[in-house]
Order: sequence, then C-alpha cells, then structure tokens
Amino acid sequence: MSHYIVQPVQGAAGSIRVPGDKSVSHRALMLGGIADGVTEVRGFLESEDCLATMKAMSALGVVIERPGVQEVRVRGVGMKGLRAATHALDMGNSGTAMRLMTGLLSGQAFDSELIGDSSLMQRPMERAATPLRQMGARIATLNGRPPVKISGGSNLNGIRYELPVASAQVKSAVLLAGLYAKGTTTVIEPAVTRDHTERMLLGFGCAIDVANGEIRLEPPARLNACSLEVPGDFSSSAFFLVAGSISRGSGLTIKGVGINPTRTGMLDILALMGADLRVVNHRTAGAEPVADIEVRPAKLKGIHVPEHLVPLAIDEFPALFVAAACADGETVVTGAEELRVKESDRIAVMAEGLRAMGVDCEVLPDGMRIQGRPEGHAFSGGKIDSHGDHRIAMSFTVASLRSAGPIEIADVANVATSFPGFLQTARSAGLDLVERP
Ligand SMILES: O=C(O)C1=C[C@@H](OP(=O)(O)O)[C@@H](O)[C@H](O)C1
Ligand SMILES: C=C(OP(=O)(O)O)C(=O)O
Repeated sequence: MSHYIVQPVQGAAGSIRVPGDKSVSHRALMLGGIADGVTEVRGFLESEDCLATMKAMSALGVVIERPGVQEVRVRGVGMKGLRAATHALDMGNSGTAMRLMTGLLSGQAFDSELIGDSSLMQRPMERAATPLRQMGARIATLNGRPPVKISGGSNLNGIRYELPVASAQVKSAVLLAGLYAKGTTTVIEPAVTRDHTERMLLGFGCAIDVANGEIRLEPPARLNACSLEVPGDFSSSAFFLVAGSISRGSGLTIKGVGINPTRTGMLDILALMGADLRVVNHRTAGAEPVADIEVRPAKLKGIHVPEHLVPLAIDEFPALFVAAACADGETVVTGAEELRVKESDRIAVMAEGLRAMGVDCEVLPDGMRIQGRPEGHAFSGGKIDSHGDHRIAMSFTVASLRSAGPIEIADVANVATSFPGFLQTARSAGLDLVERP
C-alpha cells in the first residue's frame, strides 16, 4: 500500500496548473459516445476514473482515440448506436461514472451490469435507480449497492422528479435517461448543484431549459458532436487554495481553473474566512467559465459555513477542514451529511486524521466542529490513514505547511483517480513529499 511522506515546510509559492475537470471529462465521453459525428476533447483528465469511463464506452462499441496528450477523439455512434458489452462494466472508484451510466444504459435495448472497486461497491445506488424506475427502467441493485443490473428494452417515459438530495449525479442520471424517454423530463433541485450536464447537453444541441431550480429536457432526435475544451478541475485546485492561504510563502497562482459558479462555493467559504483570493483573467472554455486564481497567505477566522454553499463545495470539505484547523476560533460545518457517502465517510475519516495530528474537533451527524490554532503549528504531524480516499490523502499533504513534524499518509494510490501528477504539482508549489510503496 503506497504512502506519502510529507516533511514540514513553511512556504507555498509559484504558479501551477491542475489537470482537467473530472465531472466534465466523464460527461464528454458519454455524450460524445451517443452523438452523431466526432467529438474532439482537449484538456481531458487522464485519470483512472475517467479512463474507466473511456473503457466502458469503448466496450459499448464507441471508438475512442487519443491523438495527443489530454486529447480524446470520440467517434459517436448516435443515440441508438451503442451495443451490449460482453462483460460487466467496471467504473473503478467513481460514483459519478456509475450513476450517470445507469441513466444512460436505462434507455438502451440491451442489458448491462456495472461494478466498481471496493469503495464504489459500498456506495448507495438506489438514489439513481429510484427515479429511473419511475421512468420505466428495470434496474436491480444488491441491497441498494452495486452491482447495478440494468435490463434493456424498457420504454421510458419522462417524469417530473423532485430530488430528495441535492445531487448532480442523480440529476444527471435522470437527464441522460430523459434523452431516451417519451415526453418531457423535469428535475427539480432542492439546492443548486453542478450543472455541467445541462451546459454540455445544450452544446450537443439538446433542448434543455433551466429556470427557478427546474431543469426541463425535451428528448432530442439526435445529439450533434462538437468540440469541447475541459477546464482545470476546481476541486483539484482546492488543495492549493488552502495551501496558499495557510502558508507563509509569497502566494500561489493556479492557472486555467474552471470557475463554474455551481462549483466554486469554496471561494465564497474561504472569502468568509478572510482568505486573500483574486480571480483574474476571466475567459471561457466552451460552455464553462475559466480563470486564474491568485491566493496569498491570510489570517483565517473560523465561521459557520452557510448551508446553501455546501452542495457548491461538496468535494472541497476535506481541504476546507485543514484550513479550519489553522483558523482563529471555531469552524462549524452542518448540512453536509452527503460527505458520509463519498469515496470514504469524509466526516469520520477527516476527524480521525485531524485528531491524530492533535486537532480538537467534534463529529456531528451532518458535519464537524473544528477548533482552529491560528498561531504556530496547527498540526503535530503523525500518521494518517486516507482510507483509500484521494481527496483525504491530498488534503493532509497541505497540512505540512503548518505542521511541527512529518506527516505519513497511508493508502494514497487513489490520488491517481482524480489528480495524475499531484506529487509533481505539489512539489512545484513548494511541498516536500515523496511516495513510498
Ligand atoms: O456530478 C458530478 O460530476 C459530481 C457530483 C457530486 O456528487 P453528488 O451528486 O453525489 O453530490 C460530486 O461529489 C462528485 O465528485 C461529482
Ligand atoms: C465524490 C467524488 O467523486 P465520485 O462521487 O464520482 O466518486 C470526488 O471526486 O470527490
């Protein structure tokens, strides 16, 4: 099992880029695969999660070429052109891939089965299966978990579905099935969640209408292939936003980051905590806004994170908890029970790691209370178990900027699921870390 050994350092500085957005990369493969024509993707995230989706789409008969680094050419087979895979599709570590594929495969004429790694096999799948069954899909899970078995040949009908949890994955699964349904599919969100599916569907020529928290999709006759540029993944930039804020260096610039407002709740949260952030050089990458983010060291203060920001920062909480441990006063996170069903239980696993490094924190059913130490070392150093969760592993490397001793982080191979090259990028930002088998 591989480990990171991270030595204490004081300053993070420099200019870095993070790899392509994971959510956008998955969706580009799926929508490109069922479009008519060739979809060219630039800035594609070549991580294990997205490569698993690529393999799955290939197994369903889509020819996908990789003409260059971070470039993908998807030869779409049209909405009715997918064919049965000869084996169960292994979605690796990714809840997004499994839930979106469940939606996509519900509309096909053939049977499919979805499996994943040991973490994914424990994650709840009924949240996607339930609305899809209401549409007429035939889906079986094992006690609510994978394997997900989807029977083909169902006639789907559009539904009006109120999401019980704020989940972009469930919303997207329903919309993908809606492409194959008779009539309009409407999804109502209890809170705004990431809208990459909606933006990308529009780019592929699908009639989709968003107003007042309602997303309405009219089933298209076809999707038209297009060119896509994937922005840098905001969630991968989050570790460096925290690093730049808690360090004593001269500041960090993260270039080419996706700043879709349904993803950047962390910027608002850090701003409330007193962070020194500047979003500059605004531009677009296709349907997605992009910018460079400059972050300088700041005296952070503890806050109660506004609950409406939680879905807009859902993957950033492990990094945010590290920032909170360095802030002046108490930080409280509530309304974040979804953290318990990610790659690990991110509330329990982060609390375990923070305590192992001397941080005073209290686990809440839906979040955490953290007492920050604004002066000197916020962390003692010590041994952390990431429980195979990529975001936990990366978050604790950043703690080395305020740690008295070295930090050893176990079970870090999964960093490759979302952030290939993390070690090199972190080093270029000033962290001192090595990976050991
Ligand atoms: O739709 C997506 O691409 C994602 C949605 C979020 O999950 P939920 O929809 O389960 O909140 C997020 O945690 C995940 O990393 C990516
Ligand atoms: C929760 C995440 O992804 P997924 O749900 O796709 O596994 C993540 O990347 O933090």
